[in-house]
Amino acid sequence: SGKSRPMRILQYVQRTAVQGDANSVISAVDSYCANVEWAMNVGDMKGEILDAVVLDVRPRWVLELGTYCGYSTMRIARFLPPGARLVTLEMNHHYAQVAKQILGHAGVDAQVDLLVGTSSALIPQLKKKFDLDKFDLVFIDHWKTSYLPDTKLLEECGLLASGTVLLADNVTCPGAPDYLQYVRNSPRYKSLYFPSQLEYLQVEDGMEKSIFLG
Ligand SMILES: O=C(CSCCNC(=O)c1cc(-c2ccc(F)cc2)cc(O)c1O)c1ccc(O)c(O)c1
Ligand SMILES: [Mg+2]
Repeated sequence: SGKSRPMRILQYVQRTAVQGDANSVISAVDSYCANVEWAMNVGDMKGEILDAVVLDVRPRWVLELGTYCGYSTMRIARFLPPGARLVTLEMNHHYAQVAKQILGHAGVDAQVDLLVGTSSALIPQLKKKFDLDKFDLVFIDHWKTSYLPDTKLLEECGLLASGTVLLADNVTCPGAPDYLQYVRNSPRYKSLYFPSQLEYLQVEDGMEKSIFLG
């Protein structure tokens, strides 16, 4: 049942996870996707790397590119101090609709602004829309071919400042070779690779953490 994979994930969450408990929603998504059907959530292994970066940065403003079902959105939001905000961009209306409901079930929706549209159209509007100077953390997990152009767009829009941390998923699988080459060779970034595995599979993947130097 459930017309789409995101819908089936949502139904499983609604039936098994504790309302208002983000950790139980995260566990429910992981057990469904590990045991029933694979889905492109960052997953628990890479999710622990994401958690560690969020706790280290203690960001006031977070941008996420690629919401999907809201799994990484929840992982980030559950660790944000009151007053901090997470802006997440999703181009697929159906994914966004499901994510909204999953975030609501987890009780983290108050700190999240979920915008539907393409990142290239939305990024230039963010400074004005949220009256913000810069993002403290950017989690990049959308179209792999958009990682590099959108990073350059963030630079051009003045949304990165010295110390801003970029964390990119899937730099090994499916891979983002042009993005990696850029952040590893540009004098404007200090970059570090965190080896891991593709969500729910014994396949190599990893995340790249890149600090913008200004
Ligand atoms: O999918 C999109 C683009 S956003 C999702 C990007 N994320 C990925 O593609 C992504 C992919 C994989 C992965 C996939 C197959 C493998 F064999 C191995 C790995 C893993 C990840 O962790 C990812 O994040 C989209 C589809 C329809 C629309 O209508 C729309 O609007 C958008
Ligand atoms: Mg991913």
